[in-house]
Amino acid sequence: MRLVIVGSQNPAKVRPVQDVFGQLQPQAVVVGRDVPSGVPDQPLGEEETRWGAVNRAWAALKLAEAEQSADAWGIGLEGGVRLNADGNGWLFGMVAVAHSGKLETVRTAEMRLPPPVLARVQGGEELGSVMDDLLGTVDVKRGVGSVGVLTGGLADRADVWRMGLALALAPFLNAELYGSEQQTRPLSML
Ligand SMILES: O=P(O)(O)OP(=O)(O)OP(=O)(O)OC[C@H]1O[C@@H](n2cnc3c(O)ncnc32)[C@H](O)[C@@H]1O
Repeated sequence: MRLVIVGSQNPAKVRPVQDVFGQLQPQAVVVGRDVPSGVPDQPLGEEETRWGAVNRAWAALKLAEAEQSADAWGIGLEGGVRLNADGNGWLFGMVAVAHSGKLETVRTAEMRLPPPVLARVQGGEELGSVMDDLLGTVDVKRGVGSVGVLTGGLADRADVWRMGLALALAPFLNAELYGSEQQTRPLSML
């Protein structure tokens, strides 16, 4: 049995992973579990956000391997905000896939944040709370996300994760083509 553990219980993250792995293998079991991200609640910058995703993916893989080792996968999804040199702030995500001692990370598409939102995030607030406060939403980060609200529903947070995860899976789906180019890091390095 394929067991996929997502390092989060946020439905906006678990659902897209269920969609993608369900397409690959309808019998796959995909569940969310809380694991430490090892980074602040609101990661800033690409590296910090990547580490959050990687930490979550390895921790999730360990849980999956502990339950059954035949076909275990760990998925880490981490949302982050980064600043441009021109002062603009961008919302993006990092996807990490860990399987069989191998790791792949991919950065998702991104969206420019409204300046008043960015100012509050730079002041130390979490993006989700700022969005809820400004838009009158409730726990938007667990639903359509900022992406869903700010695009008027043209795309939502789950769409972005689905696409990022599909791209991160490419090396696992084409191991012969990627060969040793696939990112492989021993757990001890992380
Ligand atoms: O339960 P976990 O897995 O921690 O899910 P999360 O949504 O709280 O955590 P993330 O690591 O994905 O995102 C970090 C923060 O960025 C914010 N965030 C990211 N994407 C968002 C979105 O689309 N809408 C609202 N807030 C978002 C939110 O405040 C998060 O606490």
